[in-house]
Amino acid sequence: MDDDVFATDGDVNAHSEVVLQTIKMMQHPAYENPYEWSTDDFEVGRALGRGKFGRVYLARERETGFMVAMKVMFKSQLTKWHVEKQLLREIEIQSRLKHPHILRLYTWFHDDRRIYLALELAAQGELYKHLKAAPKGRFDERRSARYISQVADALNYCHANNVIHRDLKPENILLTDEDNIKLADFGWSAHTNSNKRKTMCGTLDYLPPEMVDGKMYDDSVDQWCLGILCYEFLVGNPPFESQTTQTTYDKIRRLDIVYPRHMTAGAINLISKLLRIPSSSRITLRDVMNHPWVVQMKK
Ligand SMILES: Nc1ncnc2c1ncn2[C@@H]1O[C@H](COP(=O)(O)OP(=O)(O)OP(=O)(O)O)[C@@H](O)[C@H]1O
Repeated sequence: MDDDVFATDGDVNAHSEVVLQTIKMMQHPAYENPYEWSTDDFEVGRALGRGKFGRVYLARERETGFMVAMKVMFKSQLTKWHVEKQLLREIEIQSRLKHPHILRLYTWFHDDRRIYLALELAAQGELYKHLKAAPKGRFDERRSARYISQVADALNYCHANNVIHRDLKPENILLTDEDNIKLADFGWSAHTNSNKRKTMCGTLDYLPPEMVDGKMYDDSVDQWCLGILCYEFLVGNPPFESQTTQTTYDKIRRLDIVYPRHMTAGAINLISKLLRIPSSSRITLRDVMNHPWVVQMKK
């Protein structure tokens, strides 16, 4: 007898819940129709966290019971810090990116004083917190490779849609209850268009050499950051971290990197193929997903 034909009770329950949820969602007036969302549509619960410009709350859509993370920002704060345009760009970019490893922005609305973003829920929060809490402050190879593969997949999708993330780091990655990655924070991301860009942004430890030197750069900056991320997962801190900005910059330019003894040849091989100068010699995101170390670790 084929076991797969007979689902367990748990499977049946889970399946009927999904069906019910889908029916509820299809019956919602917003389904495939223009709809003016407002705070009245949501029941707001506990705070999930606090950002630079506001707070994030657990929220439940009243009609369907669908859970979201509601990010609430004060317009006065956004104006004070001159980030209105940056936020609008973030909204525009994040609402059109639809990928299993990119945090969805379902909808947004505003009232006199606030802007509300209804975001996909990633209940385990920032990956950074999990990295710090892991034994020795680092992830094992299996976990690292799985996350790196998911981030590479998300970035590959971004690049195919002419978006560079530019600010990859464990603080900008969220985790779901199923232990899956959701790439978030598109505040610094940019449309690639045809021109290479020259804006300096991102976190110091993750800055690619071409950005340190204020040179033109392209979407391969994200591959560099993926290399730094992989190192940080496996070691617990980024490779060029130093006491002063100048020392960090010098180390980045010289590719002055130390691989601790516990690292395996496969991991070092992948990282060294991502942390390359010139940027055109960096391994592609597809090749990251197919890299022997990643494939072997995911088995
Ligand atoms: N979609 C989400 N699901 C679950 N928790 C979230 C979600 N988004 C944010 N959080 C939690 O709320 C905290 C604040 O998020 P927020 O994006 O506002 O902060 P931030 O990283 O400082 O971003 P920004 O730089 O845009 O202010 C996060 O650290 C995280 O713990």
